[in-house]
Amino acid sequence: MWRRAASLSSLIFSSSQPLRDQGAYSLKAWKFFCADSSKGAGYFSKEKNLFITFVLGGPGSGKGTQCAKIVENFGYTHLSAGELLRREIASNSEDGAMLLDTIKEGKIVPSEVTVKLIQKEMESCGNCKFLIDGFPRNEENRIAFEQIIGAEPNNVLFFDCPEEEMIKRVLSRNEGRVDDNIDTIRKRLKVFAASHHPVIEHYSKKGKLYKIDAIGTEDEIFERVRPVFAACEGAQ
Ligand SMILES: Nc1ncnc2c1ncn2[C@@H]1O[C@H](COP(=O)(O)OP(=O)(O)OP(=O)(O)O)[C@@H](O)[C@H]1O
Ligand SMILES: O=c1ccn([C@@H]2O[C@H](COP(=O)(O)O)[C@@H](O)[C@H]2O)c(=O)[nH]1
Ligand SMILES: [Mg+2]
Repeated sequence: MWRRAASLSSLIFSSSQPLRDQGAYSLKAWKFFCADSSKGAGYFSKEKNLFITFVLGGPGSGKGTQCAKIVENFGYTHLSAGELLRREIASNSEDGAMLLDTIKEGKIVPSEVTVKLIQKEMESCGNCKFLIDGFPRNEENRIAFEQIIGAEPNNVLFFDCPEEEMIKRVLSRNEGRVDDNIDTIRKRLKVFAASHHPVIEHYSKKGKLYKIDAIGTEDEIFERVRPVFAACEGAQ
């Protein structure tokens, strides 16, 4: 599928330059780029050949770490919603102060803001295979994504990790994040506990959920993740 998409790009854009280097292109062109009516519904999104995996789990459960391994092994584009928000703050956008305040309090940013940032990245990166990390955090996020993007995830990974282990990992992360302190971690854990169940339940009922035991070494955990993506490659 990926090879086929790459050759389609040269039909749309008469240049040998990689698609991502050609700057922004229209939503219509991106949808065409990802379109492949030969694939049945259920495996790929119905109208587009997008392949979306939501990567969920509490703060410090290892989402970003495992996403890096999936990218390396399976060629996905990794979009961390939290990272997009942090970049937005760093760019001095007009929402910056509100976003910083929300993150410091461990609260959830309004859905429309986050979905628009994700949409912009999806449209401009030239890939059709996405890992969306740390989103959706609640039902409102989930519904907003499906409405604005017009697609559902194909798979959902959920990293299941005990709270004490998540706290330990976040406190030793040392990346200078404003929310990696014990007060904010407690708030983030509370928000996570109060909001993630309906999202997980929704995708579990749809048969899209892969619950991964997040205890073990990074490599051990990746060996639990690998079969989910290997099966998708096989189906392509
Ligand atoms: N299996 C593991 N065992 C021990 N430490 C780990 C493991 N996986 C990740 N870590 C470490 O734990 C910290 C948190 O991991 P990571 O950033 O991947 O979590 P996350 O789920 O993306 O967290 P957040 O939601 O806060 O962004 C990092 O310092 C990472 O190196
Ligand atoms: O969809 C999202 C993702 C993140 N946030 C806010 O950002 C921080 C950090 O997120 P990480 O996934 O841990 O990088 C999170 O606590 C939220 O405040 C959000 O609101 N919506
Ligand atoms: Mg992360």
